[in-house]
Amino acid sequence: MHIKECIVSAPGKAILHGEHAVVHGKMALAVSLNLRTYLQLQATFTSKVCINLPNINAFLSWDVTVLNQLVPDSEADLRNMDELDIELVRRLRDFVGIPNGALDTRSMAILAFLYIYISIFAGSGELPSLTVSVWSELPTGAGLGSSSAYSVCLAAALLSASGTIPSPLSDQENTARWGVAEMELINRFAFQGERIIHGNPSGVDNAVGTWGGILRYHSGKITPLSRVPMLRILLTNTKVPRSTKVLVAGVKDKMNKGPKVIGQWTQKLFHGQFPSIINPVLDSVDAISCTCEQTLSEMTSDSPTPEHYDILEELIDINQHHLNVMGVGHPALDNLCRVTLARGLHSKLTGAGGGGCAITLLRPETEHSVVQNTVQDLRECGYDCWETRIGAAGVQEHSPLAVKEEVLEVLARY
Ligand SMILES: Nc1ncnc2c1ncn2[C@@H]1O[C@H](COP(=O)(O)OP(=O)(O)OP(=O)(O)O)[C@@H](O)[C@H]1O
Ligand SMILES: C[C@@](O)(CCO)CC(=O)[O-]
Ligand SMILES: [Mg+2]
Repeated sequence: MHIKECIVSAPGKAILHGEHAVVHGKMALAVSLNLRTYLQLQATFTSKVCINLPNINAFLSWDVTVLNQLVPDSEADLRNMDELDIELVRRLRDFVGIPNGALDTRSMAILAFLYIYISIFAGSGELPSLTVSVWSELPTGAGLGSSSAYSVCLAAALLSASGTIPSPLSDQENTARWGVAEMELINRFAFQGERIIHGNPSGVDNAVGTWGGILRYHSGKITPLSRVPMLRILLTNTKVPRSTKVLVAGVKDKMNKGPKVIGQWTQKLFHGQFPSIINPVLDSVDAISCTCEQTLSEMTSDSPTPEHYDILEELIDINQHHLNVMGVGHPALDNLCRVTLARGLHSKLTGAGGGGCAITLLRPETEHSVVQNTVQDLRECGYDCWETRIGAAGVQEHSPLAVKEEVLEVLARY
């Protein structure tokens, strides 16, 4: 079959408010970042499927004939995008030798790739031979949506290679975006990748990776916020490793906590009480996201005032406490919040927490020296820290002319 070669990219994200609560049906506000994942897909005649993932030091290839044996007899389960085809996941785990419950970086990345590759090409009779190389500017597994940027790139490139979606590039445009229908399809396949990596994702991360900009996300409904003030944000990576899958499962366990069968009375006392302890916290996070959205909208219709920034700072502080209550904090994040507060700046974790990254809000009047000193303090703690631009474009296709020299060079190395 004819395979269309392409280069695509997708942005990482920061969650302003609503992480974890969004998994349980609450609202989240998320923004895309100016850090991207790039993927190059090349057609080959080697009868092999190769994947090069230099960020995580994984370089693998498989014979197409062997992979063909894994394709499900019926495509019905693959076309049902509401759930994963559990039988295919099991076969892929056995094939690659990934024990059930393994959460390591390589296993998750390989499983997500093979699942999306087989799902997209299963109907075409024969799986094609190709090479996929991925390079990301995002730290892996640090709360900035590295998994969603990876899944969105896989979905976009493989759908494009199969001819399911047309190339948006034209003679005039070296970088272009797909239309709404194509983006919806990319987002749905990317969600399957996130299901493999995250276990129980809300879909907010892949939505931002696909659409970009600033989004309100509520139970699968994506609403881009068109008028938002230009927020200045400091991003800090504590470099404490964590897994989104484990953290999301931990919050669910906390919600459903019950007694350890101690006795009839203890059971009566405790059973069902944890939901009533944790649910109000999730409701409060929901109210924080709504108040933040309302404040951002007021800041664009009137001009932003110091009082608006006071509200945004207070919301950040309250939400950080809530996230600690949910059990997704970390001493390194507490330390980060203390260090920035000593300079008058407010921070909260972003993404799944448990380590990883935090955002710090900078006010328009925050002096350059304050920012510089804060960055210095945070670096002295061993953290990475940089000021970022938010609201980057969602998934895009590029001609090689439009890709930075250093990125092309890394992609071409394999
Ligand atoms: N550049 C990459 N190359 C290969 N695999 C990647 C890459 N980036 C991310 N991944 C996959 O995504 C996993 C990290 O996903 P995880 O959801 O735990 O973190 P995150 O997406 O960075 O943070 P969050 O979900 O909190 O935003 C890695 O273990 C790996 O399997
Ligand atoms: C922790 C979480 O809420 C955000 C991770 O970026 C998980 C999700 O929404 O899928
Ligand atoms: Mg993730």
